[in-house]
Amino acid sequence: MTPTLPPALIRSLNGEPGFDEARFSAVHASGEQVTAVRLNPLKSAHIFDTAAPVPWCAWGKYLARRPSFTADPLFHAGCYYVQEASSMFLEQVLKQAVNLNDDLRVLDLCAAPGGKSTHLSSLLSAESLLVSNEIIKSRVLTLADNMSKWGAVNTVVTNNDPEHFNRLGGYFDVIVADAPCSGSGMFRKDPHAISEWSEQAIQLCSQRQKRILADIYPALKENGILIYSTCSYSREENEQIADWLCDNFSMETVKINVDNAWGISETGSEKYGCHGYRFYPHRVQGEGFFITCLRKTGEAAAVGKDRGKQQKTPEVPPVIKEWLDDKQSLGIFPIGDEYGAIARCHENDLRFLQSKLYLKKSGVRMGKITGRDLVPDHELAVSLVTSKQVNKRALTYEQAISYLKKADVLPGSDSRLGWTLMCYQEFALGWAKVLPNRINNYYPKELRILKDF
Ligand SMILES: C[S@@+](CC[C@H](N)C(=O)[O-])C[C@H]1O[C@@H](n2cnc3c(N)ncnc32)[C@H](O)[C@@H]1O
Repeated sequence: MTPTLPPALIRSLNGEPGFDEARFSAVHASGEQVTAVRLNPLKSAHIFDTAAPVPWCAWGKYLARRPSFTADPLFHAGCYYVQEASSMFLEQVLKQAVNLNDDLRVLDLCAAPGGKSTHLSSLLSAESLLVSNEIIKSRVLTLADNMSKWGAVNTVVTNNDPEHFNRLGGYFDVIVADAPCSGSGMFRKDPHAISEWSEQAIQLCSQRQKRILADIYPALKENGILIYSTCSYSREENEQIADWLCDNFSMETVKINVDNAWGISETGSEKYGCHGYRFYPHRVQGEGFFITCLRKTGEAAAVGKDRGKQQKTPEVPPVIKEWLDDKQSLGIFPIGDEYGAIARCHENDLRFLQSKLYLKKSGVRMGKITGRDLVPDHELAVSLVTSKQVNKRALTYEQAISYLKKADVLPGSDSRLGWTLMCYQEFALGWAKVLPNRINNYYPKELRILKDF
């Protein structure tokens, strides 16, 4: 059945630059679905080579049809992320608003499940630090898993309310706030969302967006960049939020250059002329999306006092270092009775963040010492810091799926004993322990494939 779009939404959009009621309605009625993925440059698998590129994203690809991602071991290895294409425009904003060669402190405030965070991770330098935050506890686990799979070591995942970040002072060079919204941009993908939409919901979302932004403003440095986005078409959640920011804080708009061929509609906010970028599904190959970029012109509070405080380096069992590829630039730190690794250049930041926030994941969790050995964590398997000396076993497609279902994997004649990375096309899926007559599968139970294909 053709979904009926809310007449109040259509009325509010008539006259907006780029909006065309007939084409907008037709694209929703068509039932057409756009599938896009973003490749992981840290794990460059030869996949989707012939797929059409997403024009505004170096790693974005449109797939002609939606495959079963669950049935693809490379998806589980973190070789790509399935992401709505319009959202990938974040890349253009970041590339134009900041110097990505600088060492940046970046916060992705509303980060789960991790679309923008995995993308930011691919764009930032190794010396930059990404803090991916999600307020909802049940969603932070998925975010942490997705960030682990992506493989970068320079990431911290937090589970905090936006107001907690004002404890840091003006710490961040960039804050991305992909705010919760009324979701009209997702009507084509999820027609059920239409029944949840109302003008009252827009008002509530707008109030919540203002609260979130007011809470996070102190954590931005002077001259820092705020990137605000929603998947809503409503001015109250988009351009009017930009005006509200300029009214209440010291902020100015940042213009982003856009190729006319991309079909993106540029808008201006009523009061301050803030530049906004709208994505309509009848003009772009993607869903509804809005993004704007502002610079903080006002002074920021000093960064909190604990920053950089040197503490006694904890004693680390020497066996741990044998598991790491880069012994020089990685520091090892305790996490309860386990150990983690993070770049040495981020050790002070980690201590600082630990003293202010609830950290769900920091760098790469390496595992736990039992007896004289390390029981390696799954995060270490899918990271890129594991020593090249670690045993590896190449799995066939059937073996890989069996491993990912946490079923038995049969020992091969070539198997060396001990902890082994189970790999598919060179990409690690997780750990197994090879014993003389069997292999113990250590793939995390909560991640295992439950589906039969
Ligand atoms: C649009 S989604 C984020 C999607 C994510 N950025 C991505 O690209 O995968 C908005 C997120 O904001 C979170 N959220 C909800 N209420 C919030 C609040 N009051 N403060 C901060 N985040 C909130 C939601 O749990 C949700 O994960």
